[in-house]
Amino acid sequence: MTHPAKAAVFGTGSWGTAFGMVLADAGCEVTLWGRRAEIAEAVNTTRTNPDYLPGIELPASVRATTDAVEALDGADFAVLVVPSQTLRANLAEWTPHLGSDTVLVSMMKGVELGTAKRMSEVIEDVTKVSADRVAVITGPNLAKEIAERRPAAAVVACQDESVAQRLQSACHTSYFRPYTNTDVVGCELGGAVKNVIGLAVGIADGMGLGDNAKGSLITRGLAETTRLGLAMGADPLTFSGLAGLGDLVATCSSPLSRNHTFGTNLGRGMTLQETIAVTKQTAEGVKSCESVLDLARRHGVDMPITETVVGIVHEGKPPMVALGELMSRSAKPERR
Ligand SMILES: NC(=O)c1ccc[n+]([C@@H]2O[C@H](COP(=O)([O-])OP(=O)(O)OC[C@H]3O[C@@H](n4cnc5c(N)ncnc54)[C@H](O)[C@@H]3O)[C@@H](O)[C@H]2O)c1
Ligand SMILES: O=P(O)(O)OC[C@H](O)CO
Repeated sequence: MTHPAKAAVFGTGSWGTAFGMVLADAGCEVTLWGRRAEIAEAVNTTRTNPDYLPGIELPASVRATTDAVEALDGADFAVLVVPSQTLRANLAEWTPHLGSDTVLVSMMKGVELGTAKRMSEVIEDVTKVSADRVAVITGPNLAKEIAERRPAAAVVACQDESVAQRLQSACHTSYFRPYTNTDVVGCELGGAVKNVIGLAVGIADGMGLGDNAKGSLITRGLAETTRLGLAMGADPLTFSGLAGLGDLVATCSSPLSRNHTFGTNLGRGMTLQETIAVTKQTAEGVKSCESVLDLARRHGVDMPITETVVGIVHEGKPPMVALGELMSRSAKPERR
């Protein structure tokens, strides 16, 4: 690539906007695509996205549009940062305008309801692009901290390591340190399941269960993520890396995490409807807990914490009852 890399970022929410800043700071030409004209207008005229990142000044090289054709014109990377459950429909509209070499990058941390597909699988399904042109970026990356240029590391995963390296260099800045990985399955699962465990830890925090409960949920959550990953062909070491442990720790300890906050509200006694009403941004685990459980059942893997979250969030099970059930499961060795 001789010219500065060109990136089209689809999604002007908190992570799309913050990652657009990272790409611009790394020297890319960035066009954000958003559904809402007023956000594109604010980005272009005031260099801000007041709805999602109030108080943050965007680099001058970040532009925004509502026109996908304009965003994709000459793009080396099409970065996808919309809610996981809308990706398939969105991509169907954008696919005819993709360049023949454009690399598709998923920044989403969900699993599709109904198909139980990971986001890279949805991308391959809809666009018919081969897996070596589909990458994933994940890790402990709370958007607000990154928009404030506070330091973070991340993982850039692609089956084709040279593509991962190209993307790595397109988003490497003084505050954003990406590592490459070829384990796409493990990286995506780490990101999707940590949201479910983040809900569980939030519920426990809301109930006032204490830090031992938090440590236990994080560790056993990682154990069930790893079990699922092994059944799906992931490298178990991925889960002790940034996409696994790193993201779990950030999500389960931060009030900035939407999943953690959603769980905390439920644990404090809000109803599901009340919790949804006060949640302004995407908390992927709320829907993806069901598709993760679906995946677990398809692969014959036991995921008791995920099952508990589904019980509380979607079946109206009182958190105290769910806790009693989780604690009274039959005793077993740690490593099974
Ligand atoms: N925010 C973070 O800190 C963070 C970090 C890493 C990964 N992620 C992941 O990024 C993805 C997006 O999250 P976010 O935080 O940017 O969410 P967000 O709620 O801040 O923004 C979502 C964006 O998608 C748009 N959108 C909603 N429905 C749409 C539709 N039907 N079609 C097209 N666009 C639609 C919204 O208008 C908004 O611009 C999620 O999968 C999330 O897990 C978020
Ligand atoms: O706000 P959350 O819970 O979606 O978490 C954001 C990021 O995924 C943290 O890495």
